[in-house]
Formats: sequence, C-alpha cells, structure tokens
Amino acid sequence: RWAAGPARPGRFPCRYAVGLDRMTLTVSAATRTHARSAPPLDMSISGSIVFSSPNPKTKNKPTTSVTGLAPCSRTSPCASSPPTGRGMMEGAVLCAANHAPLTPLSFLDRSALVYPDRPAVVAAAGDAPARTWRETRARCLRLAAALAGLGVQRRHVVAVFAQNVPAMCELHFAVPMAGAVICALNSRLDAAMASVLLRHSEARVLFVDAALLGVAREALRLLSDAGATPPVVVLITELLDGCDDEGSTPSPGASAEHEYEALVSRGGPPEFAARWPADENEPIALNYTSGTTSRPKGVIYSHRGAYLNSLAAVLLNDMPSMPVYLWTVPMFHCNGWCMAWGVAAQGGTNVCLRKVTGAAIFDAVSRHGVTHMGGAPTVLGMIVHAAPEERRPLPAGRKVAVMTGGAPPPPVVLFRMEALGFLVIHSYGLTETYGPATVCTWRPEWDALPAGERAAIKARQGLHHLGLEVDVKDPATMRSVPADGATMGEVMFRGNTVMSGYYKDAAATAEALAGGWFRSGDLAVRVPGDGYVKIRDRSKDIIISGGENISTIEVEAALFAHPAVAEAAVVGRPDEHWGETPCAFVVAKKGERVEPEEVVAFCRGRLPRYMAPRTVVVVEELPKTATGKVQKFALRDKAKAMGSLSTSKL
Ligand SMILES: Nc1ncnc2c1ncn2[C@@H]1O[C@H](COP(=O)(O)OP(=O)(O)OP(=O)(O)O)[C@@H](O)[C@H]1O
Repeated sequence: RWAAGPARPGRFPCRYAVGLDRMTLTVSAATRTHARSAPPLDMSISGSIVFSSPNPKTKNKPTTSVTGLAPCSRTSPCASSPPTGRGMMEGAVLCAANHAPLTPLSFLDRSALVYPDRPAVVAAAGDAPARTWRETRARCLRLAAALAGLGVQRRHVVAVFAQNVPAMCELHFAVPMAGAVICALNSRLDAAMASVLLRHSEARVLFVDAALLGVAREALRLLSDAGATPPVVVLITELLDGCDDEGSTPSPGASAEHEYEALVSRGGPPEFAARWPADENEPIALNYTSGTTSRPKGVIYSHRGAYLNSLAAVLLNDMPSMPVYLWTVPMFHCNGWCMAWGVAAQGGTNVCLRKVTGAAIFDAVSRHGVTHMGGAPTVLGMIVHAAPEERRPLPAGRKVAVMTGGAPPPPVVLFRMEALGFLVIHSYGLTETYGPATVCTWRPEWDALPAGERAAIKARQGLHHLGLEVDVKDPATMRSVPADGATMGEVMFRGNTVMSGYYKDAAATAEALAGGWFRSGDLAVRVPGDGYVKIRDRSKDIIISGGENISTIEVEAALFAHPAVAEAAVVGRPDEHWGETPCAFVVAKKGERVEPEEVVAFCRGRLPRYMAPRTVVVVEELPKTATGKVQKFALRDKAKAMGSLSTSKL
C-alpha cells in the first residue's frame, strides 16, 4: 500500500516478503522528466508497502500489481489484514466485527431492504413499468451468477457498450457482484477505437446495446483480425421502441451469443453468492478517459474510491432520500460521475434516457418528477436553447438540481439556467478523480449579488469535497501558488478518490502521480479571499500570443455572451509574428446570423485587445467527444491549415 506512487511489479525484493506479516521499505526514484511541464523534476517516492501472507510456509508470491493485494476472508478475524495497525491504541483490533471493505455493492443491499418496493430503474420513454429495488437486486444477483457461469472470475474485465439504458444501471452492480471489473465504453466510439479498447482491456464478456451492434460487430471483426480472443457477446435489446437515433436500429439479423434478458432469467449456479471484494482496494471499474487531448487511458477505480466518491457525489448533488435522477450524464463517463452507484445509496429512481435533447429533458422532468440530473455545459446549452414548444413547466415549489461539469461552463449559460428555474451545482474533476472532485460551494452571502456576478462566481471550480485535497502548484517546485487571482499553476489532487493507476501503463501512472500528487494538466489560479480554484485552461489548450497567456475559457465566455452565438470554441492559430493568435469557431443560434467582423468587434468591447479573436469561423457544428467536450485538437488542425495571419518580420 503506497503512500505515494504506484507499485511496480518486479521492482521490489518481493521474495523477502513471503512469510512476513508486514514489511516497510522506502524507495527513491531517479530524476525524471515530467512530460506535461517541460522542466525536469526531482521525484522522490517514499511509502510503505504491506504484504499479507496467509501462510508463511507457502511459496505464494505476494501480489504487487495494481489489481489488488492478497485477499483475506471477509468473515474471519483478520490477523494480517486489514493491513495496517500503525497508530492504533493498545487493545484496539481490526477485525471482521469492526472493519469491512468499503464497496458500493452495500448500497444495493441496503436499498433492497429499506426501499424494496420503490422504483429503482425506469425508461424515460415508453410505458414499461419501473423495476423496484427488490427486483433489481434479485436480477443483479442472477446476472452475476450467469457471468460466473460464463467463466467470469475475480478481476476479469466485463465491457459494456451501451447508451443509458436500464441494463447499464444493473450492470454497475451485477459485474462487481461477479467479482469482475466493469468497463463501460463510450457509446460513440468508432469500431477501430472500440476494438483497441476491447483488446487493451482484455474484456472477457461484452454487453452490447442492440442499437450499437453494427459498430460492435465491426470492432469484433477487427479484434479477431488482430489475433485477439474475442469476448463472449451479450445483446441488450431494451428500449429500442421509439429510438429514433440514426444508426440506432439493430442491424438486420442482429444476433449474439447470448441475450441479456435470457441471461437474467437463466441465472447461474444456484449456490452462487455475490463475490464481495476481499480488500476494498480491489478494482471495481476500468474507465477510459474521453480522449479529448490524447489517446484514451484506462483508469482503474477501486471499490473503496467508488464507495467514497459515490457518497460524496450524493452530498454534492444535495440529494435527500428517494431522489428521481434523470440520466443525462453518460453512464460510461466516470460511471455517470459515480451516480450509477450513488442513486442506489439513497434509494432513488434512475430514469434512463437514451438520447439527450432539450425536448426529451423537459418531457422526462415533467413526466417522472425528476429532482436531480447532471450534464456537461453542452447539455445545459440544449436546455437553454430548447424551442418554446419543446419546453414544459418545471415542478412547482422546488427547483430541479443540475450538476454540471466535464468542461468549463460559460457564465451566461449558468445565468440562463438559473433564470429558467434550475439550481445549478458546478463541479470539476477528471476521470482520474472518479469524476467530481471539487465543487463551487455556494455561500449565502452571494445570493444578494446581481445575477451576472452570481453566474461568474458559480463558473469557478471551487474547492475539494470529501476525501480529497486540491491545490494549485508550480509543477517544477511543487510550491502552492498564492491566492492572488493571477499566478497560474497546475491543479493537483491527492486523497482517497484518486485513481489506483492507469491499466497496464506503469510509466504513465508514475508520471501522473509523481511527487505524491495527481497532476491534472489543468492550469488555474486561486481567487483572493476564498481561495477557490478558477481554471484558466488546459495546459494543452492555452494560447501564447506575443508572450502573453490567453485563457481560451475567458475568450469563449465573451463569445457566449453574444446574442446570436449558440456555441463557441477558441484555439491558437499559428502565427509567424505572434506565435499564435486566438481563432474562434462559432455556431449560430437557430434562425440567427453571425457576422465574423461584428463578433470580433463585440469581443474587443469585452476583452483586452490581445485576447479578442483575430479570426472567427462560423461552422454548422463543433467536433465533440461523446461526453460533450469540444475536440480542440481537431479545430487546431483547421486553424493550422489556415496559415499565419502575419508575415514573419525576421
Ligand atoms: N467544471 C469544469 N470546468 C473546467 N474544466 C473541466 C470541468 N470539469 C472537467 N473539466 C475538464 O475535463 C478534463 C477531464 O476530462 P476527462 O477525464 O473526461 O477526459 P479528458 O481529459 O477530456 O480526456 P483525455 O485525458 O483522454 O484527453 C479536466 O482535466 C478539465 O480540463
């Protein structure tokens, strides 16, 4: 168990651990270059690593992989595990009576007892009745048994390629109940990337939404062409009625080795018991990052981290018991920002929405009495830009809480959401921090401020919540930046809800966690007074023009204030004289016309001249990832192809 840094198999004298209850070692790593920030960094890792050896006489090698420690029995008093007794008082013991591995599986057990007949999962569209928590638990257990029957063992990866259908909610419990690791793949992956991720994850079973079967089939073909063993395929055919998404109808003759409902009904060996984790650090999920800036990385979540961040997310969302949660956050994105488990913690109802549009959101809110939902700023954009005939009145007497995050929310969008009667909660995080990691905690004294100022405050990323520490640091010296609103540093995290590591990528893990902090790659300042973090840009996105840093987020905020602009993204356009100049890509609101020169003039009225875009390109739509983030690398390519605005004076 490392205080800092990952265990690297084969690196430590593991053989000395056999037969010992506990050993401690300190490791100093060599100087290495930190790839995100150019300057070289001295990295010292020190920590204790603990091996438990159930029988000193056995020749078992202790486990050093990120997948977990040697298991202890959940029911026997743990003499050697839980692994640390340091700091305990005389007479204190750690044993089965006072210690159990933290796992979100406990939420399902409790909800099945406390809310047995309350609705657990329902489709937003159609007339299918909701499944209760009692039914849901029983179905998950049968599905877990069926997975065991298919040969799934502890720590095997089970992939899911699906939109937000009810099966997704169930699989978040059924897969870990089989002892396995859920890997929810981005539903907008193309076949080539899906096959790469299936190969990398070595998924044993693949659950495929029938709506995505065409892509999945092609991915499986590519997988076998590459000589990899294809997973067992299970087809999910829920909610296909009324699914009007292009390409969402199952291909003719759709078939798979197994069908989801048949598997649930059949179950598995009758003696099957849910395989709870023996150690809370065992993996529960493998999540690939969005691939906004680079190739997706496989982030490992532990039962412990998932448990803690699910509860934190419930608190962050201000969720009382029995909330009604609308699934507008993709469940494949950080397990729906941990709400795939969190809703169960409060006996809530999961309202599953296949296709997110402004109209579908308003419909679901009014039909199901939605109390909470979430979404990237693009989802908020769909709400504020919904046509009048698509809108429905919001519930009287209470606000619908919407957690936003995943990308910087423009203040004007926050302002319009609040004007419509939604309560927006702004959170920031990364796949590596189990999704939500900070929150812009609202202070009552801000209520009296003018709406524009309130929105500007809410657009800040705020401070950490449970189980995590956040800081803004100079990545070279690791010193915290002052809260002066001007000095920029990199946002860093440490604590209980930082990933276990990148799957099969020890070097990337070591780099991301160097110095005992997880480095986010986001550049930020701290606001004077409250010290709230305010992100200025991703380090890869910031524009450097004539030696000045330009935050693309600030330029975009100015563009969003333009009455005819629906969406905007700013990138650097290479320039022979300035290095880069700001180049804006904008989408006009329905029925509006955008004149590039007028937009430039508009921005010059709101921003220092050097920050205002020098180029404005009007486009039909912006390239986005499935999580709603603008793929700036694609726009940078376009800007690069335009060439330099100025001619070099050299
Ligand atoms: N509330 C927010 N405000 C500003 N930026 C945010 C917010 N929430 C998330 N982000 C951005 O999203 C990033 C995390 O995204 P995610 O982990 O989904 O994958 P990605 O970083 O987009 O993909 P990849 O790492 O593969 O490029 C953060 O580093 C940050 O840049």
